Order: sequence, then C-alpha cells, then structure tokens
Amino acid sequence: MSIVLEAVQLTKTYQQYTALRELSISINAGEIFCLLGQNGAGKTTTINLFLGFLAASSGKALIKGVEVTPDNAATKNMIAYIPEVVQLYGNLSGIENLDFFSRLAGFKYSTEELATFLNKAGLQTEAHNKRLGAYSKGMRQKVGIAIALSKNADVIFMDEPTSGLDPKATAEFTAICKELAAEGKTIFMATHDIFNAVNMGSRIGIMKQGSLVHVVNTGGITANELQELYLETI
Ligand SMILES: Nc1ncnc2c1ncn2[C@@H]1O[C@H](COP(=O)(O)OP(=O)(O)OP(=O)(O)O)[C@@H](O)[C@H]1O
Repeated sequence: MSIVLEAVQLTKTYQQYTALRELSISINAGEIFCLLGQNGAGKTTTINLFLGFLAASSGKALIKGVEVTPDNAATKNMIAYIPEVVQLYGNLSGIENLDFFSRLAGFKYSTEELATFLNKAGLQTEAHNKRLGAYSKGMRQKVGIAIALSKNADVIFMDEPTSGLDPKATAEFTAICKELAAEGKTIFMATHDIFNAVNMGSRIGIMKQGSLVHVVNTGGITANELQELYLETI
C-alpha cells in the first residue's frame, strides 16, 4: 500500500482558537476516507490545509510525500477539489465547462475525450450539451468529477458531497466514487452522512473540537453502531 495523504501533527490556530489540533494520519491510495464531526469540528480546515488554501500553524500535510504549502504547485497538480456546490458557468454546457476548466489546468482534449470523462463521471450523454443552468446539483457534481478526472488528479477532496442530493443521485455518486477508488484514486471527504460514510468509506474519522478522536474501519461496523459511536463522541 502506498501512502498518498499524510498529516503529521497538523495544527491550525487562529489567535487563541485551535481549529485543528495535532492531526496525524496516513491514507493509502485507493481509500475513501470520510471525516465526520459536528459543525465547526475542523473538517473543512483539514481539507483546506491539504489543498494549500490555508497555511499550517505547525506540523505538516503531505501529498505523495511532498509537503503542502500555499505556494507549492507540485501538490496542487496532484489533487482536485469538489466543493459542496460546484462552481461552473451556467451559460456554458457541461462539455464546454469541462473543456474550459481542463484547459485552465493545462490540458487540451478532443470532444470525444471530454465526452469520455463526462460519461465516466456518470453524466448521461444527452446532458453533455445542455446548459449548466438546467443541471441538478448531482449533475453539477458529475461535471466536477469529470474535471478532476481530466486533470488526472490522484486525490479528490470533497466537502459534504451528498448534502442535498436525492437518494438516487446519492447512490449514483457513491457508485462512481467506489469505481474511482477501485482504480486507485484516493478520496477524502467531509460529510454529515453517516449511512453513506459506512456504505462507501474504507475508513471513517470522527472529529470533535479540532481533534481526530476515532478512526474506524468500515468493514466491521454498521451504520447504527457508527451513529452510536458518533453520538457518544461529539
Ligand atoms: N478565519 C477564521 N478565523 C477564526 N476562526 C475560524 C476561521 N475559519 C474557521 N474558523 C473556526 O474553526 C473551526 C473549525 O471550522 P471548520 O470549518 O473546519 O469546521 P467544519 O467541521 O468543517 O464544520 P462544518 O460542518 O460546519 O463545515 C470553527 O469553529 C470555525 O469557526
């Protein structure tokens, strides 16, 4: 197993307030790691530190052994980020958005190649040329996944990807994530969705007030057991 993501005593403080306290964890290629925790527990802070959007106060975040810093392009090229609401151009179609954002990342693909990324992300062919303005949240997310694939990102970070998705869209999203992980992509997501975390995650972390309190393997736990542990913890 190769370690793709590593946090070593990773800490973020704001004056007196500690948003993330000495997080140490290693995540392997092909894992789906789900981070649970109440609002304000430090999940987004953790993601933002890996993305290089924030500078660590102490400790470090590494991607494939390279330390993340806000100005290190090397780590940014290995990752993609899918926020809760994927920001795309409403007047462009799905395929035009993908073309635009993949060019921005330095890639130039044929129409056929762009369509292949969209199909792999689960977006039906008939939707490729429709305006983004008419897309559901789940469809926007699929374009976000296609952008991540077009960038050839090894790691995909996601913030609350299933919030606001209907059960069918959630199931589709879960299936796509599992497929990507089976191909070796690493997925790190912050979520409030306990059922889905058990369903798709390889491991689940539970955070409380900036600290990672539990890391659970999903193999041996039911959603009810995880919920009990979560409620006891937070
Ligand atoms: N710029 C900042 N200045 C001061 N405190 C901040 C700043 N950014 C975040 N925080 C605090 O850090 C803590 C952790 O926030 P974070 O966004 O990581 O939580 P979260 O677990 O992602 O919550 P949610 O589920 O609501 O997204 C919160 O208490 C938040 O108010």
